[in-house]
Amino acid sequence: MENLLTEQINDHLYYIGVNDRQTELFENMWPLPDGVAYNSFLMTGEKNIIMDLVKVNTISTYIEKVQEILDGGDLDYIVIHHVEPDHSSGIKNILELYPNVKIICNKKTAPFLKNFYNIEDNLIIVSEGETLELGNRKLTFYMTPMVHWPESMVSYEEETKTLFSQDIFGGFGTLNGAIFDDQVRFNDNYYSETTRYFINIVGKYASQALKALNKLSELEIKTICPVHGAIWRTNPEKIFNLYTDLAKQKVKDGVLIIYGSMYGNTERMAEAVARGVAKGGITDIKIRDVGKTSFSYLLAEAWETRGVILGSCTYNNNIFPPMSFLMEELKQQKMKNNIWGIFGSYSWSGGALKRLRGFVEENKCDVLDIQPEIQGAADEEELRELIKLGEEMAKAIIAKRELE
Ligand SMILES: Cc1cc2nc3c(=O)[nH]c(=O)nc-3n(C[C@H](O)[C@H](O)[C@H](O)COP(=O)(O)O)c2cc1C
Repeated sequence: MENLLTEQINDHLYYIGVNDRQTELFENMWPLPDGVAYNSFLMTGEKNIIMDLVKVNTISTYIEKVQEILDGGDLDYIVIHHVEPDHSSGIKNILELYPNVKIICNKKTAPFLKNFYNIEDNLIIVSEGETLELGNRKLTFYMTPMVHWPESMVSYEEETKTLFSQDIFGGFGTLNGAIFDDQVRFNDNYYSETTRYFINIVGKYASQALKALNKLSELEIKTICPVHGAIWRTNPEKIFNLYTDLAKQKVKDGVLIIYGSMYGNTERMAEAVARGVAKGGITDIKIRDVGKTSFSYLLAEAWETRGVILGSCTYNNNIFPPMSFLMEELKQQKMKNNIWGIFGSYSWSGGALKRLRGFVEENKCDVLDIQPEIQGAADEEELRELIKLGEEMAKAIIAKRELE
């Protein structure tokens, strides 16, 4: 058989994943400038086994790939490592073609299959550490709860030391012809889309992710097959270490200033703060407009940057609405390694700084004492205060670096 649509991974494993370049927002929220791949794998032998499916919008492309490998044969098993619809919503179409297929999942998955797809028959329930013999292939299952759904699990094939890791080790970005880590320029083309994927999708569950990574570190892994992003057959340690650093929220010594401004006064304040940061000796400084930059990128940058300064104008006795939304999302991230700064602007009653103070207090943030609140356009004295905020941030970052 010639693989025209699919890719061979080893003598009994095939890549049958698909690219999605049409969906603009992952989970209808997170931008996909480079699209996304829904990876799926077909293991052949005495039994034919599929590892995870794809989103229903790509199902016709997917079925062609399944049929290329099965070549008229039957499908015996589908492993559902995680029910999120980007890996399962094509299941009805597959069951129509292969009605006798058995579905391997865990006990938390079963009610989800019933809820989403009214599927309750032909299930094989596996539990932590269990090994299933599927014809001449063997798979062992490990639970990875809340990375990032409650029923998430992975499976491991001892014979080839292959880990089917579901969303763990995944990233945004389609696979453009090349699917393996040694065929792509990961650092140039996938690194930032992988970190953004982790931070946006898995970051909220970083402590559970660390537990899962600790568990998986006990396995000897030669190949990692995640459900998004490249297949790691040459340097699986690279993605393992990257995910571990991300789960620990390793930060770099820079400052991210995010401002909310309608008519430019608060933006001018952000510029003054940045000048203070630069004067204080920090070279990595970014200024972002909360109204223009997707929160997806802002969360990713905040996760990786030691100093985060939020500044906002007041809007209808409250904070500028895009900043309010960002604060809600930042709260979910439960970030522990940042130093925070805040400043606010207003014209009559105020409100923005009060909300920012509420945010840093509620989230027990390590926040700088200097918190300027400025009416209208900043005058000279107020500009000095803003520069001082930047300088204090730089000082705090340098002090932290010296402690570590
Ligand atoms: C639609 C709108 C609503 C506002 N609501 C308030 C408010 O409730 N309380 C207040 O003190 N200032 C309010 N302001 C004033 C702004 O917060 C203030 O002018 C601030 O300096 C604007 O900063 P900017 O130039 O960065 O947009 C409002 C301004 C606009 C345009």
